[in-house]
Amino acid sequence: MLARCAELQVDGWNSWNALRLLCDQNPRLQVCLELTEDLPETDRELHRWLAEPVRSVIIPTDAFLTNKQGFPVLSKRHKAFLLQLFRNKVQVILQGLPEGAKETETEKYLHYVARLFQSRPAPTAQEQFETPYHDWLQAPLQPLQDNLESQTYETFEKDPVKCRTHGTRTRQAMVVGAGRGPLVVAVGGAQVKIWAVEKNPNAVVTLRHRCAVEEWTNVEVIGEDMRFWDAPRKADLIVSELLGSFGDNELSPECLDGAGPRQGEGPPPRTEASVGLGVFFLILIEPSFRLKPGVVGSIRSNPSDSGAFAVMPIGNLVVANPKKPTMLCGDHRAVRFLLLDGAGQQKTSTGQSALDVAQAANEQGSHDVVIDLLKMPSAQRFLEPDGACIPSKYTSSLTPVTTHKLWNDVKNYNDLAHFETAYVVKFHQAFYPTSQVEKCFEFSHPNWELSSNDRYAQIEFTSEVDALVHGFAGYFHCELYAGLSVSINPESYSEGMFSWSGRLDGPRFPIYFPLRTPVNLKRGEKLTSSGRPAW
Ligand SMILES: C[S@@+](CC[C@H](N)C(=O)[O-])C[C@H]1O[C@@H](n2cnc3c(N)ncnc32)[C@H](O)[C@@H]1O
Repeated sequence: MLARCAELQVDGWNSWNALRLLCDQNPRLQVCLELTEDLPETDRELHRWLAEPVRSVIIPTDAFLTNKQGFPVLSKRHKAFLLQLFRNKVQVILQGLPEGAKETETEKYLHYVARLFQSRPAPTAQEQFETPYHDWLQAPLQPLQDNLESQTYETFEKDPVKCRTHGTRTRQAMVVGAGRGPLVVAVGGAQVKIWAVEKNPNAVVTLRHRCAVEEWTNVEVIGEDMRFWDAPRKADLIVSELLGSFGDNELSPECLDGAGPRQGEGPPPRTEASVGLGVFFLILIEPSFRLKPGVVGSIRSNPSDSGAFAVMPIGNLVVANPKKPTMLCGDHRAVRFLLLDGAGQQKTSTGQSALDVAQAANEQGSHDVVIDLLKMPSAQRFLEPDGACIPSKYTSSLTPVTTHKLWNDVKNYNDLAHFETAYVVKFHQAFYPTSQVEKCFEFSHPNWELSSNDRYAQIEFTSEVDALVHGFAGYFHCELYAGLSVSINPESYSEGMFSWSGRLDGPRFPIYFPLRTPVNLKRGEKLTSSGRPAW
């Protein structure tokens, strides 16, 4: 479609928008934009085009000015806009010649555009790193459920901001989710006893190796799940890096304080657990539930839930979604699976999924499994009453976003599940119809009162321009300690921090919550988002 950027101004964009909606937002529809003499009044209106699939831009020669030397040049605003369009790889088409000009004069215009293109600064290291991720949907990491790969840790360790040392007066510190050790190094100081707690066996090998090679005499590596490890003494400090792009979407706060939602809070549970409640509850599996080598236990899909969840009937207990034990219903926050040998002695324990334990059981030829329900497993149990946590507080925030490409990528999956998923994304061809970036959920540590981690936020945004909203961009701002913070919130962004993502093999980018049906907003219209953390 040929759209005129200026003359038709708002109408130009509205015509394009109407057409694309008529065509069901078909991704094959693209724009050829004419850059006319008068550009839209506000930058927001102008920049709206940067999120559109503009394939080429026509520049009529009469959009040029003439400089003192008599050469054609573009106005500052035209130039800046064209430079931004270059980032989206547009093709430039020069149109017409001023009256009476010779054909050879075309060269001057061409040279100007070519010089402008070449004048773009070389990409910084951060830009080079980020380019492959532009407008690409990535599933957030699940570092509790999955064991991260070495390459993932490597990217993570490149982050120059995250790994700065923060001085606190500490004698004993726990680095929980230590990975391959960058935060262990940051806590440093031979006078501090450090427990590096990590549940990924591969990362534990690296930690042990570093301990030996780098002579970390004050560090003890603990290859356990932080929620269940019984520390010999309490720590003065708990240091962790468990945040996702939207703050609480990975391991924090639940692994740190264990205070999930109270009963009755949060979305209705999908499957009810009918077991009695207890602080520490052991149930022996029915003899019929015996794991056979080569068979993944008795875990099966729940037909009522399109196979996305699994149920494991054990006595009168139903574990909803064994892949994510924290989703246990009732007051139980987690489940630990213990494998027993023939004599009934514990062989292996894992805080991981029932699926993992079934596989481990098969590998080890174990037979019986004990389900161990813990009410409030957390790292915080072993923090001194006057101890501190780094980070101490984090806040997520939201803003509406126009992102034609990403929305179409989600739509291409052709199912509802992908519209109900959040993605880690380096937004590139995106537009923000409002300057509002509003706070959403906030969590603080330590959480001694175990105040519920359920949250509900209803946020109102006012569009500053006509726009089509394809979802929300989400960020986090995190207070580490004593006024130091790290942030991917555009309002408080930490310069140089480029490895914050749900996936550690990508930069630490914002999160994208797609809307199933994009919302067409007029300038001044309000859009309300409401929601709560998923458990
Ligand atoms: C986001 S990574 C951070 C790694 C490391 N601190 C760094 O900065 O590179 C989180 C780490 O926590 C570990 N982890 C996740 N859940 C855990 C748990 N329940 N107990 C111990 N470690 C856990 C993961 O295996 C992963 O290494």
